[in-house]
Amino acid sequence: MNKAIGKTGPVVALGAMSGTSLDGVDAAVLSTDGHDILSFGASAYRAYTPQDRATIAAGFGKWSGTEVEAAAQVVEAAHLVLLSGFEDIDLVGFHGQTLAHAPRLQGTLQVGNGAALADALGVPVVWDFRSADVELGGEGAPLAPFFHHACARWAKLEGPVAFLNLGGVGNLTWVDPSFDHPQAEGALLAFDTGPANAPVNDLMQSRLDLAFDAGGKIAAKGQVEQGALELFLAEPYFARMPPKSLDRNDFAEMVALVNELSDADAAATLTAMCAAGVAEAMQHCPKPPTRVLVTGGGRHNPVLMQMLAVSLDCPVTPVEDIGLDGDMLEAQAFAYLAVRVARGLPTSCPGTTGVRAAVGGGTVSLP
Ligand SMILES: Nc1ncnc2c1ncn2[C@@H]1O[C@H](COP(=O)(O)OP(=O)(O)OP(=O)(O)O)[C@@H](O)[C@H]1O
Ligand SMILES: CC(=O)N[C@H]1[C@@H]2OC[C@@H](O2)[C@@H](O)[C@@H]1O[C@H](C)C(=O)O
Repeated sequence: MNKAIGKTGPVVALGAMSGTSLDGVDAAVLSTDGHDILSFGASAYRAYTPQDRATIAAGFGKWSGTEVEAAAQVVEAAHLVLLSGFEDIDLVGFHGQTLAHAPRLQGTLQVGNGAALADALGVPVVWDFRSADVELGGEGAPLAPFFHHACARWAKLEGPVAFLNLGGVGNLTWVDPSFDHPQAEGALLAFDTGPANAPVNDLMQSRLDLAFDAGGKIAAKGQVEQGALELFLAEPYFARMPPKSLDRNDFAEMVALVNELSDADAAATLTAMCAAGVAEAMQHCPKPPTRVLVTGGGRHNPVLMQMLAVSLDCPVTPVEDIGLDGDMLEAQAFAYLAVRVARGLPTSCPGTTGVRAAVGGGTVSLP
């Protein structure tokens, strides 16, 4: 039997994440016993080609059919190439690509077949992390919070802190690291803050044929259109009590508010919407966090980071400040969560997804 499954002691796990911003696949190794992070290992990235991106994007918002199958094939092929490059791995955590997410209606769909990946790699693969949580009444997202709790303890942080992931969608985890276990009541509160980079990426793609606003250079030249920002903030999502989660394109109508603006003003306004969603999120934290640690691609955007610094009441810094790698944190999260699933430990709880009781999501496929 594989040493990761149902046992104790350290395991070397490889996690892979392909996020909503559609830039590519991240993969990263860590060693954990399912509770503590023991060490971080190698990581790698494989960008999607423009053709890959178009094929996956055609599947967004769909639950079945040829577009979904085509997207799944692209996702599987990209993962196989990337993950084959790693050696001496005990277990793989494979998130897959979210195409659609409506937890109270149809459910949540991450494509890519983990069982086929296990056969191809010759290593057990944990996948379909979100369905069990949704079936038990949870949002199925975000799932990184249990890992954020482990990170806060690994970095020996004191006092409540918040991790803010700025990918395609934004998500915030409020953590009290004084609790030994993430599922303890009061240890975690997590939810999606609103759209993050996805609207700016879509704007750049449709108007300028660019994948994203590198360095926030286009937004930096624009003015924020306050009327659009106010309409955005009037959306009921922001006042709703967490836990709560979003699909990538849930705010599409709001994003259309910038259609008439110049490229620079539209980029500035969409960037401001991301920061404003985060500022709104602060009202839901049980206590103000002592600091906000930013992970995900948005931390590379100085315009966005400056907007956050101005609108939040505590220091806002990239996770690199505490020794973490903000480009790989989500891939590492799914390595960590895979070990927890293989060991029968929970991966979400009422504070992180609104699930009725702590639950370990995920299917384990042996090769
Ligand atoms: N240098 C940069 N300047 C501005 N924006 C950047 C830069 N680098 C990355 N980004 C933004 O970050 C995005 C990638 O972020 P990330 O990899 O965290 O997203 P993801 O993992 O796909 O999404 P999610 O967390 O929603 O699943 C890019 O698409 C881009 O919008
Ligand atoms: C359904 C889904 O894939 N949600 C993603 C998405 O991207 C960011 C945000 O929305 C978050 O809720 C989640 O990803 C991170 C990795 C999570 O589960 O923690």
